[in-house]
Amino acid sequence: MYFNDQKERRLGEKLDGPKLRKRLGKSLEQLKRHDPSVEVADKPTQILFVGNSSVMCGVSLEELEEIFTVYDGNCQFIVYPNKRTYSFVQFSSVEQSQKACDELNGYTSPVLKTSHLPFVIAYVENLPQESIAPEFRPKDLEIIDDFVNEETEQAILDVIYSNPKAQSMKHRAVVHYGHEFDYGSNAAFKPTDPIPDLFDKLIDRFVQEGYIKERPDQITANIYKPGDGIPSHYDTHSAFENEIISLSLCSDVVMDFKDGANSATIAPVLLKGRSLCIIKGESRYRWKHGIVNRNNDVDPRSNRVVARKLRVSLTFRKIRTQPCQCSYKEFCDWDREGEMCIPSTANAALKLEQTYVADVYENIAAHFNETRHSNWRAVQNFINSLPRYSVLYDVGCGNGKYLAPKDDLIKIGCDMCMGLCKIAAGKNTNVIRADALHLPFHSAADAVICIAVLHHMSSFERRQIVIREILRVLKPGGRACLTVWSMDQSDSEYSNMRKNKEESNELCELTREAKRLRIHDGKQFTQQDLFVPWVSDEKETYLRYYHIFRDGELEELLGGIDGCQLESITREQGNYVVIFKKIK
Ligand SMILES: O=C(O)CCC(=O)C(=O)O
Ligand SMILES: [Fe+2]
Ligand SMILES: [Zn+2]
Repeated sequence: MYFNDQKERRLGEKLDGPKLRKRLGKSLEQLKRHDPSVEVADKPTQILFVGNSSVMCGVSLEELEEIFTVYDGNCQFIVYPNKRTYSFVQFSSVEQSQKACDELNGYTSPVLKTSHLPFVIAYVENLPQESIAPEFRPKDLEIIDDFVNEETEQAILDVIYSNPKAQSMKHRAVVHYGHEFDYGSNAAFKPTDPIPDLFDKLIDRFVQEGYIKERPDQITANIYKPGDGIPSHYDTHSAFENEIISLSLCSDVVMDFKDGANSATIAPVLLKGRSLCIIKGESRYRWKHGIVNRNNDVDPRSNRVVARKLRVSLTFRKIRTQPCQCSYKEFCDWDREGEMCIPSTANAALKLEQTYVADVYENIAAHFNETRHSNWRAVQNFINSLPRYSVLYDVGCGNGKYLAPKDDLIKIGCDMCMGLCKIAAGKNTNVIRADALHLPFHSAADAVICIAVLHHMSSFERRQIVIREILRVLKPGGRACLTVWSMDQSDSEYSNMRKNKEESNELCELTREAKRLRIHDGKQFTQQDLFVPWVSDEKETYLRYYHIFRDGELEELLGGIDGCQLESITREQGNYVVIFKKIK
């Protein structure tokens, strides 16, 4: 429909008479359908309904501002990200709205870069009722609107601006009080300007009103120009106590909270000017927070576009002096005797796999089963190549997807997960509950498959034991087919998703210590040992330990084992498929 219009209209042209009335009529019909609460006025009012002015018509908020602020520098815009073809502009006086209406009604402004449609304008009595959708928030996050009044807001701003030390960072300007956080080392503090009296009074209120127990001793003022943001980050556990309070001033802004266990889960939260945001518990220890660099936000509750103005925030934190004892240890940078690190002892490796492999599979077995149907091409080819009546062991058979099909092979599987054994046995297969390091078989196999198992072994020694066990149960001359996850995901169907732009310059990020096991965020692998989240049907997140293989690593592993002859290593969908033979 817009194509015809584009041909008809020329920029700077003004439509009037019956044509304009007809267009306006159509636009007002849409208004009636989508926003029946809005009443069209029969005489001039301060609020203009502006048809053909939405994002859907290719008109940006910036263009609207350029066109309408000529009549009133303080006019307010109500615009929508989609679904509407119109916007609303509210003026300070009827005179101003009348002048804008007279000059712009039916006019195709040359300011418009994409749209060539004339604005069709009507006076309305009221703005649409905000349909407030419930906002999804991370657990333990608290927002208190109108925590300070406008007078206090101004007084706080005066204090901040009186500080000559506003050091300029790439985007934001930052001023510290009490102690200075050293972004370079991520954890060191040095004393700096004392906390001003006015801020101390705010802290009194935080304590009195029960938002915090202990007084913060470190305050950061962030000054954001419209368009500025702050990268998604954790406020480091080891650096600060639990409660973190952010007081927003001047502009509204949307802060995005990202689930640390599943970065695809984002909760946008509107922080209004003069509101308090208390980040504690799960919302502080498990979720990252950040503000995207952009000029306007979409209010997650009303779906309206909110233009950003200059925003000032005060973040109140207490410096931690004792070890962090949060229950979110996967996200905690405090070293707890190496529990979340690459294991350095045999016992630690066993414990890690028990918690982050065995227990997890018991919990997710049913859901895991629902997602495991298709077979790897290379594995299927390997099975198809076996002579009739060959004995095939499936080490870590999971839900039994390779055991179930009836063929001329004698197949026995094992898995250490009871839930998966039950599911596999339910498919009329032979299954034994056993782990890959202690195979319950004699050396009777013509072939072994071991699919997506070895990457759950958390030490080189344990990976070697699995290979030795496979060789032990093979007849001389028998062959094994084994798959593991590969660092290189370029041939994976998810490769585009995984290559998402790296989050720029993550701030106060968990320690970058190489030994630390971090949570895979679905992007490219940046370390070999990590946790991969599994989100269950009930939206519970479980972390599974993985060792991701780099190029050449399987050759090294197999090369060090007597009686093992490497036949081939191929790649399939981000995995290595290796075939080897027992030669003695
Ligand atoms: O501006 C804000 O509200 C948050 C600032 C922040 O997250 C920080 O300084 O760590
Ligand atoms: Fe923060
Ligand atoms: Zn912690």
